[in-house]
Amino acid sequence: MTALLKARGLRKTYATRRGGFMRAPTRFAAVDGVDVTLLRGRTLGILGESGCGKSTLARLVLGLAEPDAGTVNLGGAAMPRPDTPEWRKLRTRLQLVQQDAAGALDPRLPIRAQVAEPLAIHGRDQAAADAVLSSVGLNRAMGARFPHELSGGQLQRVVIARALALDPEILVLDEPVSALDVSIQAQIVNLIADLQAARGLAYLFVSHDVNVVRHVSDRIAVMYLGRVVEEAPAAAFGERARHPYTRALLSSVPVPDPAHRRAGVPRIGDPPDPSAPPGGCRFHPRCPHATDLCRAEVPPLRSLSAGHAAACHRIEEITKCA
Ligand SMILES: Nc1ncnc2c1ncn2[C@@H]1O[C@H](COP(=O)(O)OP(=O)(O)OP(=O)(O)O)[C@@H](O)[C@H]1O
Repeated sequence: MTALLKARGLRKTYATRRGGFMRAPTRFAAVDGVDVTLLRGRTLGILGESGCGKSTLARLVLGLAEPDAGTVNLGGAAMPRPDTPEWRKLRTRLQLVQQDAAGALDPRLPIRAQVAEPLAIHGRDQAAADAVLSSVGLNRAMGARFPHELSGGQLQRVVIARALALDPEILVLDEPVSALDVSIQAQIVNLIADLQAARGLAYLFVSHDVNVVRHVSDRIAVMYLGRVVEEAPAAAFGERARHPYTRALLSSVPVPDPAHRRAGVPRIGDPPDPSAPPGGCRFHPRCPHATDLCRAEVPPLRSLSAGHAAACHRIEEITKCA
């Protein structure tokens, strides 16, 4: 199957906020050498804790941020620089759905007008707004309402409708259900799946929530401090996950305390500071299997079996073969 989007070796650095007066600013890599391949009708899930670089990766894939290194290729064309006419044209094929639906909408405009806006900007028939609103389960009467008259789930439907208005090929969904009540999350996740099936969309689905990512994804890449530590078919997650970090994430899922589960934080060691990643394997300070080699050398992401890769020096010793 040919890829709709291929990103290779993406790297993005930021200045640390801890520089302080008279100190030379230092930089850290929020995303450090990440590849992304998106296929028509398929979902790549990006899973990881807060601060691991998921949103930065999403912005790089959308061309909203310029990488320090690496390339994004969309249907054979290189991603143009942000805010150029070429970029705006290409961006119609690639849309973002964010977590903060209320913040993404204009409180002063009825929702139909907001869904019609991208159509107007690109000189397309604004009548398409009604059809796209209907495809996310919102009728004409709903289209006349203002954002403050809608529930959180309805607002997220509007944001999805607006992202779909220009009939894109790819949606980047950044924590699209994290702000919603659990009961509403399932409805929106199902809607997202139905829209993919109906339109053949490719999804990059970013979330800290293991259950949600496993439910929606065909493949899952687990990120830790800017790097992918494991990538595998979603079906291989669970028993067949190999990396100690993935296993820790999975073991943190069914816990009695829902606040803990929500945060998606594995119960191993302290969460790291993304702006000061440790040397060697970045996971080594929290890893029960770490050795001197792990402290000294970065483990490459290497293939373990067909479609399954992980970055761990000791993976063969510490896990059974998948
Ligand atoms: N524009 C920026 N300038 C400086 N640092 C940034 C910027 N954007 C993100 N960062 C830092 O980069 C790191 C990765 O952030 P990012 O938002 O990509 O992670 P994330 O996994 O999406 O986390 P979250 O779920 O909390 O948003 C964090 O330490 C964050 O503070």
